[in-house]
Amino acid sequence: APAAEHAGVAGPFRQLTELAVQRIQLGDLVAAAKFGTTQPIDDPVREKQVLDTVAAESVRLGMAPEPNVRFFRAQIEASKVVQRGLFSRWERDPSQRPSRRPDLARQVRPRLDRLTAQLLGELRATLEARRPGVVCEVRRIQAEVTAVFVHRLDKLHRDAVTVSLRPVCAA
Ligand SMILES: O=C(O)C(=O)C[C@]1(C(=O)O)C=C[C@@H](O)C=C1
Repeated sequence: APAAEHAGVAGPFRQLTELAVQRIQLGDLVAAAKFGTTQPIDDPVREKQVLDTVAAESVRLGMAPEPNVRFFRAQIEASKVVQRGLFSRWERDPSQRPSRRPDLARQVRPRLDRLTAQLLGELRATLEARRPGVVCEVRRIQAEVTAVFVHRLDKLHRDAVTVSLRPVCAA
């Protein structure tokens, strides 16, 4: 959508929102990796690892770590919304269960780690636009509505996007 970008129609949070949606969609793979195993949805050790990396990388990039850690807490919460929703969907309807179980550590978490780096870059690129205020909030909602439409997200994933974008205007 370079044309839309040039016209400024997509708004400043198009890429940030796109990455948040990609992270939410990886939640489907995380759920598929865990479903039917003893691996719980909540993994506090991994969460701490993710958030410690975010804090350290933020400092390295010259950004205040706290707002970025808060942003990633929301990304993690959004992933859990998806995982819990899919677990209950799959418990109710076995025909929807995933046919393959991806390897969490080898296949899924490395992709989450790449997204962490990309998201941090986008948080940095949007620092000015994310200054709290009504202008930011309107743009955030605009980006959310656009992403829901573009990706044809179902109710579960729409709810997750809402959770993930809540702390956008807090730079
Ligand atoms: O890596 C996992 O096990 C995930 O479920 C992903 C994730 C995350 O969003 O980073 C979400 C919930 C867990 O508590 C830990 C991390």
